[in-house]
Amino acid sequence: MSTSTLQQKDWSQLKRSALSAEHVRAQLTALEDWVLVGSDTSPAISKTYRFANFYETMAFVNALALIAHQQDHHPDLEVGYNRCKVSLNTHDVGGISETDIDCARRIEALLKLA
Ligand SMILES: C[C@H](O)[C@H](O)[C@H]1CNC2=NC(N)=NC(=O)C2=N1
Repeated sequence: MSTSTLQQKDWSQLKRSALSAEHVRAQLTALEDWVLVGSDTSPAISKTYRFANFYETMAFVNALALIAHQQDHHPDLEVGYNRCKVSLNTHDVGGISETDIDCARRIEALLKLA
């Protein structure tokens, strides 16, 4: 697959590696309320964002969709009326990679622009 104006990354041909839990925790200290969840064999990083209402929640989900497409990295989302739980991991490495940390940073930056 080739990249486009909107898609800036393509992981299909690139090799990534899993980060240690220790490394992930160190990175998360700079990412407010992001936590390491799951098990050793199926970890993820996760944060629950809270909003005033459904419209704001969906605006966040739509903005996040652009990051996911640009970065070719797609979080699992649990969406409610005024909340969205975002979880990230990297399937090819069976764990957390730099891509997950990078996407978490981009999601945080998105809200700081407002
Ligand atoms: C090749 C393809 O783009 C990859 O499988 C991407 C797609 N989106 C993805 N999203 C997430 N969250 N993890 C991945 O490992 C992943 N891989």
